[in-house]
Amino acid sequence: MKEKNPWHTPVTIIITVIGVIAIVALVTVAVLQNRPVPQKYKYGIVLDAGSSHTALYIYQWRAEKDNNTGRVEQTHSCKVKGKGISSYASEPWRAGESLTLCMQEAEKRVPHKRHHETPLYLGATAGMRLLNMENSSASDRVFQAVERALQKFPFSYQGARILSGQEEGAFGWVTVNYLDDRLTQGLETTGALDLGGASTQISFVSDNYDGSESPSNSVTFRLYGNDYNLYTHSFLCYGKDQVLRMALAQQTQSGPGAILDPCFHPGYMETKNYSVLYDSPCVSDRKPQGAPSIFNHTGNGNFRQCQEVVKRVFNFSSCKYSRCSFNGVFQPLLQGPFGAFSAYYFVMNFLNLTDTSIPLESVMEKLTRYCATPWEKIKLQHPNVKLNYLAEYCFSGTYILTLLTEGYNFTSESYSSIKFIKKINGSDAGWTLGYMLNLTNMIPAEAPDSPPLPHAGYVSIVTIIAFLLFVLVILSLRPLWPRCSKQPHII
Ligand SMILES: Nc1nc2c(ncn2[C@@H]2O[C@H](COP(=O)(O)OP(=O)(O)OP(=O)(O)O)[C@@H](O)[C@H]2O)c(=O)[nH]1
Ligand SMILES: [Ca+2]
Repeated sequence: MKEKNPWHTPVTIIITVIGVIAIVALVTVAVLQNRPVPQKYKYGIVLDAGSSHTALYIYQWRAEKDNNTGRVEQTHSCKVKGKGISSYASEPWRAGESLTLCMQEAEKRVPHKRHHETPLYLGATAGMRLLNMENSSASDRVFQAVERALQKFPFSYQGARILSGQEEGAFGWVTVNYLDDRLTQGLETTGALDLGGASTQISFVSDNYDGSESPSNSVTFRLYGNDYNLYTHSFLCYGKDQVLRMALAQQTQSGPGAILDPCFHPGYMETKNYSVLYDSPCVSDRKPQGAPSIFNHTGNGNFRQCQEVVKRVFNFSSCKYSRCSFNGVFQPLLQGPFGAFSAYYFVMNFLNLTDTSIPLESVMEKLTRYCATPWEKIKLQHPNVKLNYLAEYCFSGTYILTLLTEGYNFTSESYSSIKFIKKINGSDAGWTLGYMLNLTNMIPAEAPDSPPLPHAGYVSIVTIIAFLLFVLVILSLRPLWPRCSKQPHII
């Protein structure tokens, strides 16, 4: 009689089928659930409406990261043609219109499918702060025009507003330290120095400063599980364009009609308009009565004298705190490395002075020689540089060195801890990234839990478990296997 093959019993078949289905299901679910989504990005747009011009920045980050905690990077920037939005006070619609080209570019750069979910922010700084002080309804009209223009685009418009000086300083600091990856690691932070056209900011963490001496200069953050006590101050009117106005205004006091200016090259001569010079709340109170409408602005290129002129725009006479920078503003002891960006970089880069290992004395000697170079020679040496920028580098370089050493109290030694930077890891240094990270809650207060197992590791573990299960099923079926059909050899 033929022996019955137990392999074919219904119980065995059912066990085998269930085992195989379970293994296949386990592997499939594991692989599908934890699979990385194909490279999809989310986007955010920030418009930096500065006093001198507006710039648009597009940021992107991986969409699959939990709570948007993925690394954010700048993918594109667009410089708006023309001046800052505050200069359109008398024809506000042009402020809105000026943004169109950059916004159209953003429409092309951000994938169509993401347009509606892409937040769009506009932050205005010192130019609009000044306009708002001078004429708040004109500032409102500029914002209305800008808002109308931005709402025409398909992005998720989140509003336009003036940042406080404190926000501007603090978000610049966040950007620099985020891009340097200092926050997640809890490393020593970098201070931030931002020089704009109408204001300048200094922000740094100081260990012996708890914020109590001057609370308005204090910002506290909890980021990735670390607490930061930040000192920050924004000096309105101490951006380089407004300081130039203040320096000129001061020099006109000594006699209207002509200025012989040590901050401009020998041979430089321009006829300028008093009403343009005094058209700013930073200088309007100094306008001489009955002055002629124009003046001759002539250069004589002398760094030391220029430094004396620049020093006079600072007030060092009173300080009600334990220590001050200038104008009676509290400043704790400088601490740590610093990143200096925007006009600090434009100017020092042009002057070939970004290398801060060069002793400060040599930097000043170089600037002395540069300022003394005749204007005609400077123009020949830099035929492609815009003349209005070119004319001002001697003044701007002198202002930067004076602000750092006399204003903020950098010494020959601490000067070498400053790095003049434009970008960090591909993204521009400035307040915009920090602003967006804050508004989109992309920097958690607490450090994320230990990072989840990477996809490859997860798949490997599931595969090993599945394989072991499979072996177990096979082994459990072993007693039911058919006996070996081979008969023992009989010799
Ligand atoms: N040399 C040079 N100067 C520049 C350049 N771009 C801007 N500037 C000048 O540098 C100064 C600072 O520029 P920004 O940092 O853009 O200033 P802003 O943001 O408009 O001004 P705030 O509102 O005060 O921050 C202004 O005087 C600008 O005219 C550049 O590419 N080269
Ligand atoms: Ca700025």
